[in-house]
Amino acid sequence: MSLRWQAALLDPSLPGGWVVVHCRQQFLLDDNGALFPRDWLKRLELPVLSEQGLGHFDGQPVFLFELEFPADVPGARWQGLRQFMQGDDRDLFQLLGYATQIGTWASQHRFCGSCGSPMQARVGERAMYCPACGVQHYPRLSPSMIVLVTRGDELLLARSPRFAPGVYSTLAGYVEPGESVEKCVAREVREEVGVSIHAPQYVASQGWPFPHSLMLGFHAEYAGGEIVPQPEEIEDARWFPIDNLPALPARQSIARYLIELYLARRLGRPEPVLPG
Ligand SMILES: NC(=O)C1=CN([C@@H]2O[C@H](COP(=O)(O)OP(=O)(O)OC[C@H]3O[C@@H](n4cnc5c(N)ncnc54)[C@H](O)[C@@H]3O)[C@@H](O)[C@H]2O)C=CC1
Ligand SMILES: [Mg+2]
Ligand SMILES: [Zn+2]
Repeated sequence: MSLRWQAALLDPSLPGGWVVVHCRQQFLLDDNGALFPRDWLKRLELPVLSEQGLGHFDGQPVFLFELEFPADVPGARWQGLRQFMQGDDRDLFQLLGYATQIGTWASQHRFCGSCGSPMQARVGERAMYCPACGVQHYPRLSPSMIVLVTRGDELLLARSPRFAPGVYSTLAGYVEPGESVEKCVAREVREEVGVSIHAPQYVASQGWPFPHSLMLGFHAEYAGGEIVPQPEEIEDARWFPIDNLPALPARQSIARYLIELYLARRLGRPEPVLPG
């Protein structure tokens, strides 16, 4: 858990504090970082769709400007959330991941999906409310499972066409309505690589802001079947021996954690710590 970053409800009508500026999974950045003095940035009249109070970073209040388009600000540039993830400052990534999810949700709920009226931010709660018909929306979270499938000293890892060249990862997928997470694990493994597994064991979870997933991490032992990669979704999938693994996902990801944890237990090494 981050000690420097704490989410909180802050009233955007209060002056002062810091602001992060988000648009389409990118943040404004200058030589001082991604936090800007809020009152100064307000004077630039940016195309702000929504302003939200996010919480405290190093004890200071932090707000969010969610922009309609990535406007030019003199002396500043835009940087993607993934690059912040790969940077050194994990607490900042936690703040920006939260800001991404709140900003995306706020900008996508400006109008009521039931009656089309403008929505209002609720006071005292992180929610958007339709005064015309009473519909209320909370920040969107999509439960997703992620699973490391193993067969003794072998790990089943797969590549999506979206991955960086050479990188293989654990299998992941969104939970469907009416489905338990355990059922989802078995279904996704069957769909994506065609193999069956024994009962999956829950390991750990991670909030994942690409775009709004709650990753529920599992380990499962292989039960049967040959690998058949799902067309379009899975470019390649293989059994990798633990002493000959391919390039792995980012250190901050639960995918990497599930792999490192299995290796640590199998090889009697110290267990890794899940970031976030
Ligand atoms: N933190 C980590 O270590 C990792 C996180 N992930 C995350 O897991 C999530 C699911 O992984 P995928 O293999 O992409 O899922 P997936 O295997 O279910 O396939 C993605 C497709 O599912 C559909 N879909 C169903 N429900 C959806 C929803 N609520 N939101 C968006 N699309 C939905 C879309 O057509 C989408 O293209 C993604 O958010 C991904 O970023 C994936 C791998 C590693
Ligand atoms: Mg998938
Ligand atoms: Zn409405």
